[in-house]
Amino acid sequence: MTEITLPRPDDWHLHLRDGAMLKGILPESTHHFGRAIVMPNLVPPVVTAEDAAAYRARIMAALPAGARFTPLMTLYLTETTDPADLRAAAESGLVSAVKLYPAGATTNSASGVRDFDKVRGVLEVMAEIGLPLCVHGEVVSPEVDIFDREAVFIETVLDPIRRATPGLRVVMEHITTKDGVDYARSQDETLGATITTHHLIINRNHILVGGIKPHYYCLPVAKREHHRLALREAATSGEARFFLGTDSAPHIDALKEHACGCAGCFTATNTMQLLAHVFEEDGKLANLEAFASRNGPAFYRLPVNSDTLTLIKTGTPAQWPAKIETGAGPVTVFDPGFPVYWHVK
Ligand SMILES: NC(=O)N[C@@H](CC(=O)O)C(=O)O
Ligand SMILES: [Zn+2]
Ligand SMILES: [Zn+2]
Repeated sequence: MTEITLPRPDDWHLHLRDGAMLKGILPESTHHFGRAIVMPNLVPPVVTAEDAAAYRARIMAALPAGARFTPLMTLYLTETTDPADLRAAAESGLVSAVKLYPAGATTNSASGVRDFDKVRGVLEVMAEIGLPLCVHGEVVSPEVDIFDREAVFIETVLDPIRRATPGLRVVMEHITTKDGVDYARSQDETLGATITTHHLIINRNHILVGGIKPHYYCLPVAKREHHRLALREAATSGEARFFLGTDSAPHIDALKEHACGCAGCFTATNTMQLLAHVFEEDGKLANLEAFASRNGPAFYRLPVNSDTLTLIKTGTPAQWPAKIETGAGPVTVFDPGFPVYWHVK
């Protein structure tokens, strides 16, 4: 039996949704995680300080009894975001980051940014006050192949924004390519990158070989195996710039198993068990603490959680429900496709 105790981990990229879905899936995150950066891509999106305060209150009201969990709120950047509202939301501590979705890039991103010149003023305020910009890094031009959209975004959008806004603190969310890993490593400490659990486990074959597997479809879509291996090496390296953002993104089964299936993998339930497996497999179990518990708070300038989480490896495979039943409908839990012997104590 092997056992490892970490400061309680946090999830630096999480979709909690709203209403009956929120109520149903929130315990899956509060079981293991102390805090989460909560994505603002609701319909309608969380754009103003007032929206964020109301959403935060709905999350707090949905918390299971006794849960110790802090939602860290984000604002959805639009071309009409008011810099003064954003500054006040950050300075009051209500908001921990701002999220940039290129319009049309992913689930509920229609209100995102089309013309980056229109958000220049907001980005300058963010650079001044040190508020991180979390970026969904994919271009949306129809002529760019979906497997190239991250690499093209880095070159044509992200790097120019960073050069135009010195000091802006940016998180490359859910990186999926070696290009993302290499770019993160080429920059200073104002740039961080989150990596999901599922992108450490699946490549594009898992989605497409032997029949289409809708529960492995997410955005950015999983890439070739050499990209997955680059993500594994980065996540398990212990380097401060890389930290856990599960991007756990629940959709009901009826919308995943559909002729036009929604993008998103639901990993809140089993992420910590899967990460222990991955890090041990790569001989880097000692770096799980950096990735899941320390690097994120350091980037967000928050203390490391003072309570702990213990993972134990036994001879029996871990069990988790295949689906979480929510008031909105069932949500399938990510299936790694191999047995996992790590359990959360
Ligand atoms: N990752 C996904 O595939 N989906 C996310 C949106 C996102 O994070 O891009 C969602 O909200 O469903
Ligand atoms: Zn995204
Ligand atoms: Zn996401």
